[in-house]
Amino acid sequence: MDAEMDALVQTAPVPVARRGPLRLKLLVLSGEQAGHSHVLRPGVVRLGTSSTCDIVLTDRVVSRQHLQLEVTDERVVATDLGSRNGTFHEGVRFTELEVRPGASLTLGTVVLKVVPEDSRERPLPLSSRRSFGALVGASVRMRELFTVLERVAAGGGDVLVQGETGTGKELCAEAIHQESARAGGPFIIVDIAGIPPSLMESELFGHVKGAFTGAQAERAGAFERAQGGTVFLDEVGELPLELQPRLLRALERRQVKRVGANDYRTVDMRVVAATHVDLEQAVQQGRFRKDLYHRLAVLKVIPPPLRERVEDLPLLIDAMLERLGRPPSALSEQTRALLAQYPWPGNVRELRNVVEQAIHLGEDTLPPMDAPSGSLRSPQGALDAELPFKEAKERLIEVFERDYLQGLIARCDRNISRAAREAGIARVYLRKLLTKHGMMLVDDDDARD
Ligand SMILES: Nc1ncnc2c1ncn2[C@@H]1O[C@H](COP(=O)(O)OP(=O)(O)OP(=O)(O)O)[C@@H](O)[C@H]1O
Repeated sequence: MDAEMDALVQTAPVPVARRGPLRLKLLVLSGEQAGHSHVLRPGVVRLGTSSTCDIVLTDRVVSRQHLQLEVTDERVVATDLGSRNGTFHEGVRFTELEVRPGASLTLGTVVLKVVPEDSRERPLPLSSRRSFGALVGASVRMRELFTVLERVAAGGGDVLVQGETGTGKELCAEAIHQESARAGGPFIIVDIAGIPPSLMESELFGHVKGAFTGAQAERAGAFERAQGGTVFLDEVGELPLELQPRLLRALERRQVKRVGANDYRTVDMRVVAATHVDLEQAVQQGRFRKDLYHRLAVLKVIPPPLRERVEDLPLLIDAMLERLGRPPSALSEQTRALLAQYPWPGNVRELRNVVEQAIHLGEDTLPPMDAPSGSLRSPQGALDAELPFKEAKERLIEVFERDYLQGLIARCDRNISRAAREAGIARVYLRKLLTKHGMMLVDDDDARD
């Protein structure tokens, strides 16, 4: 894989866990300095348009002294220096925040990403789109995805889309097809998990008349039917081991043989495969061929889970309402606030179901979503038994704090005094916790207390 494509596949979040001194760098993803990167040395690093800053950003929306990063071996703390347009993390304006590897910070319209210094990730310019095909999103994670999709679609190679259920893998595949030179050709969907094993080979490769009982006529398989277009292999991890060499041959030589036939036929098609399981793990467990995995994973696209881009919720909800022929006001602010704190294990599909239920049956039919539910982002989910005890404990507490605070501030209508009373903690301690998690909204307490 060349360096360009190597950079393309690095869209997964960087794990929080770390050992040894923290060494990070800052990638500039948008704005006039897009493409630059800066290593963060221990000490104080100032960012702004002033020439006295350590990192000078020339965009008009950035203040002269905009943001300060306090870098130590253990952590990086970002402090907004009273900038005019503010600094944001995951769509929330903050004054002070501990910055984790993988985090994106937005200064006005400039997006910066913090990654480990040894990361091979290079600044990937952010797409300016707010949608790609039927995919909707304006978060940094989605704009990164759109950049990858734009390049991948134009490139013409086979693609692996790997992501959790409901994150839009099929929409990615469709968009890749629609934005490619093959858009005029067919888009053939094969749901591998839904085909009985006995019919799988014929479904993919076709059969000749009389090849098996019931094969009354000759039939072209999915690869042949996709001639000039794209085949979408959904849940490719479910492909039986004995058929995997045949898929590999189709990918490598563009040749398929119908069941019962003697000769191979050459096909002109592109394959986009999707999986919600970790195929690398399937390889280790002997359920998926290593050579096939490597062939498929040359170009990998990773749609992010919804919980990592909650700032897209309003946009997604409005797009869903529009499709239902309803205005944005069809869903109350109160319900929107509740939806914003839910971690969405079923991702956008689950969101769509909830929005449809609210519209068709009424918002009062929605299940309670205000408590940090054990099934959603459970402590077990945050538990990494391979971490040192102290780090594992800290991580668990962080997840709990974040979930608890999200529920609390929504329940108390963002009124800090009320929230402190309900939680039974001092206002000043609550403020500190909110700041730590980047939830402090500027002036929200004084205006409402
Ligand atoms: N970014 C998005 N913008 C708008 N709608 C989306 C987005 N992502 C997913 N959806 C919607 O969510 C639903 C599920 O999408 P899709 O079938 O593409 O997900 P998937 O990852 O292929 O799911 P699965 O793994 O279950 O097959 C669809 O209704 C789709 O329209």
